[in-house]
Amino acid sequence: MATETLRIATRKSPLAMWQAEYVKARLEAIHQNLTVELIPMVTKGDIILDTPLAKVGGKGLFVKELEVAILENRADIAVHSMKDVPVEFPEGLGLEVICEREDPRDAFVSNTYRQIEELPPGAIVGTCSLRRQCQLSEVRPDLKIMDLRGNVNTRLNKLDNKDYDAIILAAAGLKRLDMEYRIASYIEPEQSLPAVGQGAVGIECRIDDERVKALLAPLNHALTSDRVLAERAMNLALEGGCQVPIGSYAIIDGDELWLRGLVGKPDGTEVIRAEIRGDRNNARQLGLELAEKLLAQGAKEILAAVYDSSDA
Ligand SMILES: NCc1[nH]cc(CCC(=O)O)c1CC(=O)O
Repeated sequence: MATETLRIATRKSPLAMWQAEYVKARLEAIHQNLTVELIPMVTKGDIILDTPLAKVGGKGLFVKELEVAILENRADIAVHSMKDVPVEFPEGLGLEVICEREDPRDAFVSNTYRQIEELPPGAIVGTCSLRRQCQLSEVRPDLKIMDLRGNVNTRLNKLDNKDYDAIILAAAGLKRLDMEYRIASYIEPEQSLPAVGQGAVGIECRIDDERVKALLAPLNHALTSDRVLAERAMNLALEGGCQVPIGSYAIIDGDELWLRGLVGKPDGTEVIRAEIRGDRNNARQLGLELAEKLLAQGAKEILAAVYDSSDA
């Protein structure tokens, strides 16, 4: 039988390469005649490293080049951390598959302290996420939150150089890169509600590409898909397209989906929380309804203020 090929557009960061290799390995294991080729690319987000993300235009920066490659038929699919995928897609592209979720939690990483509670007053914590900053500052307004950019290794190097007392990273990224041992403690969702889609890998392709969609279909994980669908619907309704202090986290028990949402001021002085439970088959609807609850509590005003101050 003739061999078939499929091309993956990917960023070159170690985490992006891990994710692309993971999808390649799974596809090749399922489809005996398939050869998967990686096409590594540099995105704007990889180049602009010295400016806070919120100021350079947010997460879309990391995916645009990959999407253009698919649209121009230089690649068939792009593999993304769901956390970094904008809520809307360019015409002709869509998210076809979401793979099984890794650990969605944030992780506390430090060479000195075991957990947030141990940090001395005024300690310096590195994160570029307004969502992490908000939730950390809410309980520990004394902490000095400093911006921290770059890929996972760069961030760890900055910690090791003693630029920070601790940093917060996604547990999933550290686990994937075999650096779980760097995690001092896990931060439970009650303390740091994860970002939309955190820990899940998604696959984007041309929506009319039936050949590729059939190849990808076995990788879809229904539970993860419903969870992320609810989280993304909430985010979409809040127009949280860019780098924003929004958390959204769904879990499923039987047929019930439990979605928690959070919107807050980056400095933690005001944090709005809401939650909703319902049939997992209504995942999207639950997300939209939760957004309404948050908006009714003043989420719009908080988000508008964040966008204004970041000139986004
Ligand atoms: N913003 C970068 C990014 N995008 C996805 C992950 C981690 C892996 C994941 O959430 O799937 C990370 C690193 C981090 O936040 O520590």
